[in-house]
Amino acid sequence: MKTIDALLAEGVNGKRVFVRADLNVPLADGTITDDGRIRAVLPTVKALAEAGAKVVVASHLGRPKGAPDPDFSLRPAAERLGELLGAPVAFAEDTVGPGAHGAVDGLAPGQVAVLENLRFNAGETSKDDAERGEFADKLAALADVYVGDGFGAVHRKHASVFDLPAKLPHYAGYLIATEVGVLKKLTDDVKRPYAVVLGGAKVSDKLGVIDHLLEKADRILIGGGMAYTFLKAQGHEVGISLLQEDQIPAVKEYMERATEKGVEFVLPVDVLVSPDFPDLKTKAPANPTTVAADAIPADQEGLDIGPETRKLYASKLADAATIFWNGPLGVFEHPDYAEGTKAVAQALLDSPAFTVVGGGDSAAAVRTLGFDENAFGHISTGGGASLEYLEGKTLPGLAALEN
Ligand SMILES: Nc1ncnc2c1ncn2[C@@H]1O[C@H](COP(=O)(O)OP(=O)(O)OP(=O)(O)O)[C@@H](O)[C@H]1O
Ligand SMILES: O=C(O)[C@H](O)COP(=O)(O)O
Repeated sequence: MKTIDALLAEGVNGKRVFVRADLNVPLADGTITDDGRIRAVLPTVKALAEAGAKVVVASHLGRPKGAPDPDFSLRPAAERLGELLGAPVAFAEDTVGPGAHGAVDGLAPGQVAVLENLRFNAGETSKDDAERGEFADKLAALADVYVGDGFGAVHRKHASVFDLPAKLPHYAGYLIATEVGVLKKLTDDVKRPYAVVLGGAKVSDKLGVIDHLLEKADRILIGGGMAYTFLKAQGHEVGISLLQEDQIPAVKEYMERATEKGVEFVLPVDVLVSPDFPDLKTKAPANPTTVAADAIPADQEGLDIGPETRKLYASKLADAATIFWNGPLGVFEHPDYAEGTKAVAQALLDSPAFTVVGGGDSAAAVRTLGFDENAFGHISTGGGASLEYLEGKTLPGLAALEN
């Protein structure tokens, strides 16, 4: 994989450099609640701008349905990028149309433009190679060189991640190079005991990784929305909690295999429940009830791990030598459901282990809950991406940079 240092050595003055970033930041009412993913791409954008490139930054945000949707505009991210760079950033109202061409044509060497959300175009995420290729051609018309630096999206076979680099000279940015360097340590030479904590809401994306973790990890702790599919597989009622019904047979098989292999599976023993999902805008008190994990009422939803589980998980992490944590343990955005995530973050800090936190929301949780991000071994900007990397899968966005 050629890195941006090679590109800088070749010279970029006056060249249009397309930077595929992951600016998929959490937003509340149009305001960015955690700008970690924007700060993560700054070294690449700054280095290119300082070397006189015309920097064209592109990203997805959320999951719009292939057409413009103002709720998913990248404008707030572009504004924040400008603040962090301390220089104005042009914002294109579209991704490949006249707005984009106008913004890019107007760049002087050293200036930066951000394109509107890539996913406002059906071609970006299309499963059809030709449709994706057509969209990638339109993106290629905006640049001379490609720099891949959106680590959080490298597991997606999308036009800007996979097809575009094949059409332009391509390089890996600083973020991707750093992420791959650290995650490699967890695949090559992991110090044991190796504990993995899995939570979050993208349950279907993440369950598959357990298959692989059963070959690698010594302990797997399950929390967040993931936990309820496991509890259901054990025969417990989970009420209206997040559930991936079709994965129950797979989950049963994982638990059996864990017993055979001596991998310890740790599930919540108690959870916080409520009949209502909390109001994340007003943060009005949610008044949850603590119940045993095998006694979730039929009309209630599990929204965080309970106090006994917090203690149990801290004890299971205390003597680990390596810890990988992906996915909040509860709906941490609401203070009544943040304690589980806080307890796990604290347990990582208290343990002598090499600690890696992976995931946009997990990283945001660590920061918004007041932890010092520098106290962790590594905070990865990729959730699904870091898990798939650890699975040993070929990630489209990395393969494209290697070719
Ligand atoms: N019990 C639960 N029920 C519903 N949602 C939950 C639960 N526990 C956690 N969550 C939600 O999970 C979300 C984060 O999940 P996600 O899988 O996206 O995490 P991530 O891997 O850190 O991020 P990403 O994959 O986007 O990089 C949070 O918004 C949180 O509110
Ligand atoms: O948040 C993420 O994990 C990345 O930005 C990828 O987003 P996606 O899961 O919507 O593809």
